[in-house]
Amino acid sequence: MTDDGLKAARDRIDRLDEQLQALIGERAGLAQEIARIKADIDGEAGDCYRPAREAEVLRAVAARNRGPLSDETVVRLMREVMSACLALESPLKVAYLGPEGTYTQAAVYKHFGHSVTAVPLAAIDEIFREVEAGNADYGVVPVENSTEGVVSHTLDQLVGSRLSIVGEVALAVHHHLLSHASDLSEVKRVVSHAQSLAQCRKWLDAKLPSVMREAVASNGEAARMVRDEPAAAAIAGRAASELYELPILCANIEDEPNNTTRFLVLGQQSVPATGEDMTSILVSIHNRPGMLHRLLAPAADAGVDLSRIESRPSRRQAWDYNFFIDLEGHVAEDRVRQVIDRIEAEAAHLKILGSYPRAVL
Ligand SMILES: O=C(O)C(=O)C[C@]1(C(=O)O)C=C[C@@H](O)C=C1
Repeated sequence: MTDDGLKAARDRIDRLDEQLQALIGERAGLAQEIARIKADIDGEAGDCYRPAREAEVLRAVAARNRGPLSDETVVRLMREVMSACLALESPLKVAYLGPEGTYTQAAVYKHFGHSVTAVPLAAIDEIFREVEAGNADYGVVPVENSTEGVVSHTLDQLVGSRLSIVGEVALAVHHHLLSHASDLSEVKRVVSHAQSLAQCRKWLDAKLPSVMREAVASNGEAARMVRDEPAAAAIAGRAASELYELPILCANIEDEPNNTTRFLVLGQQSVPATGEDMTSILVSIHNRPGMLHRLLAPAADAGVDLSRIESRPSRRQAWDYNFFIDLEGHVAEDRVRQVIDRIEAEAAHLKILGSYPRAVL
């Protein structure tokens, strides 16, 4: 291309940037106006963050996309614009399972954008407590991994909590081996969270068969531990590599390339229907013959999809179980409400944990 061609293309980019900037500014002004309207309607107690509206905006962005940027990319950019607009309305504090550099932190930013204050906490129950106490506006906790199954601490905390699930985040998880070692042969110890070690078991067996594996509280913690120890390596994500300035010695070492972790967003509000929602309920039953069938039949009869059912011992009595059930749809929809009413009639106890928009990309 000639110099003239390059200059002409850059001139056009400059003009577009000007327009984009003006439009983003105008959009931010409208968000401020919305904040004033919300304050008039709801008073001080009003919640500026609207998960249903955000999901609708982002789904529309993906549906409109004609490339060349991917749907993920345009959604990410728009999420950041909305995040900045929301921060003008009311800055959010989001508690998550830390330390910094964990996948849960990545889930916070994927869901809320980077204009929130993300607060790392050491344990899942602390996140529930901080949000319940109003010290954080929302909490983000892992709930299940596509290769390793559920995060039982999160399910157990949901039993006694008065928080609602207001959203979900699905994150493709890529594990990297982070270390200052210049070669795999120098690595004498691998540190990570037990789940991440398990998710890379085959790779570790093949490449580092006789190297000691040590499970610690989180991937971020593992990265922090090994940053001054060249003979050690951590398994963690890109965020931890950047945060602790640890080079990626081997990338994408997970055994299952479609490894995804699902996170829940916890809050105090109830979220209106968007047309693509999920409802999570907790059901306890007395273990009688045919009970599980009676519990599931209402959903099958009504054609409501059950996307997940997970059982946990209730800890009230031996062989008494809590079931965590995810139904497609929103509790405001008649067909979902009717299924829940029928399940409730069979159950010893039923609690609606939340109806919330399905994760957007
Ligand atoms: O529509 C609203 O309620 C807004 O506050 C605007 C906006 C946005 O930027 O689009 C910002 C924050 C909300 O969480 C949802 C959407």
